[in-house]
Formats: sequence, structure tokens, C-alpha cells
Amino acid sequence: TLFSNKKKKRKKICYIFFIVVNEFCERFSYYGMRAVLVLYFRYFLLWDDDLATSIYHAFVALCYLTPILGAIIADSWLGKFKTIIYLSIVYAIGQVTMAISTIHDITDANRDGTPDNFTFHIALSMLGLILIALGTGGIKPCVAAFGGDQFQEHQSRQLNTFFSVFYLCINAGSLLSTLITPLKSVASTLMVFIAGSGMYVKTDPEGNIMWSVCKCIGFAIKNRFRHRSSSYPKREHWMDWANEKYDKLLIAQIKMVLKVLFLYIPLPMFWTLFDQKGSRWTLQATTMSGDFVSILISTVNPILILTLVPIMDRLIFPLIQKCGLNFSPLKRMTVGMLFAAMAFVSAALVQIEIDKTLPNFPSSSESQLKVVNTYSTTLNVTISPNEHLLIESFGSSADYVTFDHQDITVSLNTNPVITKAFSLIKGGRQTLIIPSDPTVMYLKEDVKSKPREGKNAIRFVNGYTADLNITNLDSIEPSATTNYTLVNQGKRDFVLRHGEQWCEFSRKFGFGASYTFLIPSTVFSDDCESITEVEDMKPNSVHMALQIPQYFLITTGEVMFSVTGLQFSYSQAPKNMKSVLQAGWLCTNAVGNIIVLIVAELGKLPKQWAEYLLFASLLVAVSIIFSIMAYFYTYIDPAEIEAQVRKEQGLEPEEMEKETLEMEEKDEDQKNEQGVKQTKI
Ligand SMILES: C[C@H](N)C(=O)N[C@@H](CC(=O)O)C(=O)O
Repeated sequence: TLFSNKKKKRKKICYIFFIVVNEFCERFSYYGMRAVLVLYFRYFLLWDDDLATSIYHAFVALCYLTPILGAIIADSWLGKFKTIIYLSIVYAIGQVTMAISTIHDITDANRDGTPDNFTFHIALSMLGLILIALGTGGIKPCVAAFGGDQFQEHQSRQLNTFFSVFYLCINAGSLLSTLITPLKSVASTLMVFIAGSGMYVKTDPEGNIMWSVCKCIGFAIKNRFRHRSSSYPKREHWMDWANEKYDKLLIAQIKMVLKVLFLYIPLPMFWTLFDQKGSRWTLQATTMSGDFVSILISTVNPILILTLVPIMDRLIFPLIQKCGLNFSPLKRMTVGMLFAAMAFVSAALVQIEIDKTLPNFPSSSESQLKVVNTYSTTLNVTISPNEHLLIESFGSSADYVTFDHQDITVSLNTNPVITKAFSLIKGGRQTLIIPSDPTVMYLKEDVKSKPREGKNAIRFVNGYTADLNITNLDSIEPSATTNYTLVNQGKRDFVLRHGEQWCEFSRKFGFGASYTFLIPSTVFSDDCESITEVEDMKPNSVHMALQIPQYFLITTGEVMFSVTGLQFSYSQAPKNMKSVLQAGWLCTNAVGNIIVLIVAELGKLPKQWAEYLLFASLLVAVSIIFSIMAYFYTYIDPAEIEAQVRKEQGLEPEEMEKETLEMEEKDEDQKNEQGVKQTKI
């Protein structure tokens, strides 16, 4: 017995391996593609930030809505195994479609590096994304439930370990996806999964279960309405009004599922906060300094998961249990929510620090102006009605001057005095450029927010007497100013050229600054030494390391909330509705994403830290509601309830046999475990 049990255990580890590796490959592909999706929208399809972010969140939401479809197909028709295979093929076709949509040569007839027919690329990429959402969402609830199906009812400890390992694989896939291309992994997902085919425990679909569930619920509601008069005796549960027509077992199963789904109502709020890691927190990072921006953002969450899941599972949870505390799944989920709320309090505190260092940007009714003087002498600049600035040659005003009106008149103390009227941009920042010929002074629009991704915005004013060529920029005419170019942090070299003459200058950049470089007429004679730098926006000074606590808190919350939720959804579902409940669980994530979308559309509170605190307070309120709901929830053993109902109905011999077999197996396992313990002693 000992030998055969060891063999069985090894076999189980082997096919669980195939399932978790399958999940690893699938998540690797999904996160790999997701990581570059916004960049593809921004720089290939040339969408603006808002559209790119909205379509991105809509795609993520769709990925978490399609599980309903996958669950229906699996539980009612194909079974989990075949559903995973078929939808993986859909997924692979989606990835290939998406990959084809990124080949600009297909429509780039004039070979200028940009596609000629954007509609074709947009249509193809949208088709690809829909197929990927169908694939990834469709197989997701099935893989988790299929993994769970490999365990028997008495193996709850092993089942919990499975879900932890499953989550580790998700995050290992997500982590590695940032390093390797995603396409290859779709094929490997399928191959790995099919390789284990002969070993899995495959439960058969039990007819169109979702349709039966809907009909049964519909009948219960109709029947209840028909018997609304007080002369009819009340029933214990409203679903009992389906007793007249439907099987008691189906009614009992629906009651179990509805009980859990009701409990899920407050859960999307957790995901609303969680999903802002990729939007608001990423934006926050762009206003901070530190040279690990992209690495931090894309890898800190999976790295922490890979560390925290084993610590929680092997150390923290057993320790809590040893202290005699009952840390039930629903309590863990509530604590998880509170951790996420604390993460947002931490984000708010970081934001307050950042705000102290941010420039004072104009409000929507204000305009800001700075003056740059490339004239040969110091100038006295008067801006009507009462602004007086003294600006050295090749210097600038100390900071922006804010106006609550747009029409201004500028006078220079030249001989004769030069006066010119300008109209400023409402809500904008501009620089008044005074060139070597001040009569042609002009306004140039400045950046009015921190440059993206911690980059630096730079531009040049040509004070030289002829056209100049600067590395990577178009040629600049005398007295003209270039548009801003974004440069990364670190040392950058620029070569200035006019005919045979050239000189080189270098600058070291930090994060998120903006500069205007003033090129004097002597630029070639002093080997670029005389180029002066005007700081339009200071570099970021709050270090990104300050974001680590918020990432740590939200990931701790995720381990408590998400891993537990996954296990809970499986353990509380009747056998024929495991995937449906997994889909319900994933839908909470979809709703969370949709809330993020709505919040992004509605706009922000004037102060970002206040928005973070608002979200934290909302989640605390929701977690209180959830803890009250959880207090009234009684954990069930779906198999036990099903057996009881069957017993009440009179068991069929076939089922009885199956159950006896399972009991025998359970006894065998227990005896064996005792045997192993005794041998150890
Ligand atoms: C990468 C995340 N830490 C993660 O584990 N995500 C899970 C849960 C979810 O987002 O639904 C996943 O991708 O399955």
C-alpha cells in the first residue's frame, strides 16, 4: 500500500506539473504582450494617451469577462480539458493576428517606416485582441478549476498548496515575460498541456448546466411572484420556489453558488485599487527620480509575490494558527483589502512629498510666461501692467510669471523702445524668446506637465548667425527655437554643425526635467563652451525607492486576497459549477477594471494625494461591509451537501459505488499517512 501510494503521489505531482507549467506559459504570453500594448497603441497606431489607456483597460476588462463564456463552454458542453485546448488555439491565432498587425511593411508602400493604411492595422490588432481576450479569459477559469479537480475532497491542504503554487507560476510567467518575447510561449502552452493529457482526472460536462441554472432561477422567481399572496406559506429560501419543477440537487447547488456570488459584490473595489498600479502609480513614478523606473514598475509585483507566497504559506499563516487564531479565508481576504487600503495611504504620503517638489503649473484660467534673452546686452523687460524683469544677455527670468489674463504688452528698453502685444494661451506655459533682432521677439509654447517616463524635454534656441544642424534634429534657422525632444536620463552628447565647422557638447540629465539651451554666435570659436542652459522645469528629486512600501503593501494584500479568493471560489463551488464560480471570481476583477476606466474618464480630484486617500477610505468602508457579510457566511462542504440531498432523494447504485470507492481511497490515504508518521517516529 505504501508503495502504491507513493507512486500515486508522484504521478499526481507529475500531472499537476503540466497544469502549472501551462499556466506559467499562458501568463508569460499574456503579460509579455500586455507590457508593450500601450506602447504599440501610442507609437505604432499613434493614438493619444487617453485613447491608448482606455482601450488597454477595456481589453483587460474583456479578458476578465470572457471567463463566463469559458466556464459555460466547459461546464455545459466540452469539459474543462477540451475547452482549454480549443481556446488555447483561439488564443494562439489571436497572438499571431496581433503580431501580423505590427508589421508596418504590409501597408507601407512608400517605405517611409510608417503604415499607409492605419485602418487595416487597427482592425487587425482589434481582432487579435478580441481573440486573445476570448482565449486567455476562456481558459483561465478552467485551468484553475481543472487543477483543483485533480485533488480529492479530503486533500484540502494539498489543494491550498496547489493554488499557492499556481499563483507562483502566474507571477513567474509575468516576471519572465518582461525579458523574453511572448509569441513562442503560446505554442509551448498548448504542447505542455497536451503532453499531460493521459494523466489528468477529467470530469465530464453535465449537459447545459448554465441554461438549467438560468431556467431554474427564472422559474423560482416566477413561481414566487405567482404565490405572492400572504395566504401561501413562506419558504426557507426563495430558490425553494423552484421545488415544484426542478431537481432538489440542482436547487441546492444554485443556492451554494448564489451565496458565494452575493459575497463577491463588494470585491471589485479591491481590484479598482490594485489595477491602478499600472496607471496612476506608473504616472507617479514618472515624477520621481531613480534609475530603475521601468524595472521597478514591471517586476516589483511578481518578485514580491514569489517571495511573499511561500513566506505567508509556510511561516505567517501556520504561526497565526499556532497562536490559536482562526484566520479563515474570508478574514484573510478582509485583511488583504485593508493592506491594499494602506498601500494607497502610503501612495498618498509619497504624493504629498512629490507635490512639494513639483512646479506650480497654471490653472485652467491662468497663463504663465518666462522670458529668454539672446540679445547682445542685458534688457529691461516690462510686461503690462506692472511686471518688470531685468534679464542678462543669454539668460532668462528666474521663474515663470503667472497671469490671470491672456492679453499682454511687452516693452524692451532698447533704443528706440520696442513694444509688442501678445495673447497668451489659457492654462499654458510659454517662453518669450528675444532673439538677436529683438523686433522679431516671439512666443514659444513650453511643456506644462512632467515629461513622460521620467524623460527630459530639451530644445535649442539658435543665436548663431546661420543655419545649424544638431544631432538627431532638423536644421535650425538663425533666431529660431526647436520643438522639444525627449532624452533619457544619463550623459548625452550633441554635435552642432554648420558646413565644415562643428563642435560637441555633453550634458548629464536626471529625471523629468526640461531645458532650453541657448546657442550664442561664438559657439564654434569657443568649442561649444558658451552654450547656456535655462532650466524650464527642475528634475525630479523624490526617489522612487519611496514607492517600495506601497508596492509591498499592495502585494501583501494581493497574496491574502487573491490567492485565498481563488481557493475559496473552488472549495465553495459544487462539483459541476467549479469553473462558473472561478469565472464569477474573475468577473470581480473585470468590474474593478471598468471602475478604473470610469474614474479615469471622469477625471481626477484636483489633488492626486486626495484621490489616493479617497480610494483608501472607500476600500476600508467596503472591507467593513465585506467583513459583516463574511460574518454571516457559513463555510460549506459542497460534496457533503450534495451527498445529503442525494441521500434524501435515494442514491443511485452507480453513484453509491463511486462514493464507496472514494471513501476507501480516503481511508487508505489516512492509514498511509499514519504509517509514514509512525515510520518517522
Ligand atoms: C501578476 C499579478 N500579481 C497576478 O498574480 N495576477 C493574477 C491575478 C489577476 O490579476 O487576476 C493573474 O494574472 O491571474
